[in-house]
Amino acid sequence: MRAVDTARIEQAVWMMLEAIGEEPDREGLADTPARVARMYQEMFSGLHRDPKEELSARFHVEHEEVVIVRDIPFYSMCEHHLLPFFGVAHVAYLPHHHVVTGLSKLARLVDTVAKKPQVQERMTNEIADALAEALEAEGVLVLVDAEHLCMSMRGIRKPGSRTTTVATRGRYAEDPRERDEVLRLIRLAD
Ligand SMILES: Nc1nc2c(ncn2[C@@H]2O[C@H](COP(=O)(O)OP(=O)(O)OP(=O)(O)O)[C@@H](O)[C@H]2O)c(=O)[nH]1
Ligand SMILES: [Zn+2]
Repeated sequence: MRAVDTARIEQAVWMMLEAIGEEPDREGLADTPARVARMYQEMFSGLHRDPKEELSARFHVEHEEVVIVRDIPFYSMCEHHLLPFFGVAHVAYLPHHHVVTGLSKLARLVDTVAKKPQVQERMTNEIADALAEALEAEGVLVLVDAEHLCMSMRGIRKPGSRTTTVATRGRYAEDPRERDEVLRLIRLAD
């Protein structure tokens, strides 16, 4: 895994502060470039990682039906403005030959795809692809519901607007009735 170049982030943040007319050396800002570099290290830790590796825990359970983990909170960064978008992901899969993964691994998968410059559609699809490939799941449905700060705090300024994206694979892509049943189960929480 390639590490984030913290020294260059520090330089860049210092220059950005100067460029907006600030005094980067004043007391309150003196540690900001290093702080932002540490923060970016954490926020972009999913870059250059294979999301499928989060699903390494695989085991057999006598279970024939869908597994759904709802309301997995996430924070990501929109790649257009480098502002956060955040919300919840709902992840559903239909195991193949009783092969399941640990429940926490689904949340780890969401975190990994969220922690890099992203757009919501790609994030949704990357979660679905990882499940379809690593578990060879019979069906996958991922629903992501998020607010984008680039739409709330600037530009069009529509706080509270939410974006929903769905990705389906396998049986949930092929059979609308099966897909609707999973969507119904996901919405039980609402
Ligand atoms: N499809 C999609 N668009 C996104 C996402 N995050 C941000 N955007 C949009 O990316 C677009 C970038 O448009 P541009 O016209 O290049 O940028 P801009 O001038 O800052 O646009 P405004 O936000 O409309 O002010 C905007 O419409 C954003 O709302 C995302 O996850 N998915
Ligand atoms: Zn944006």
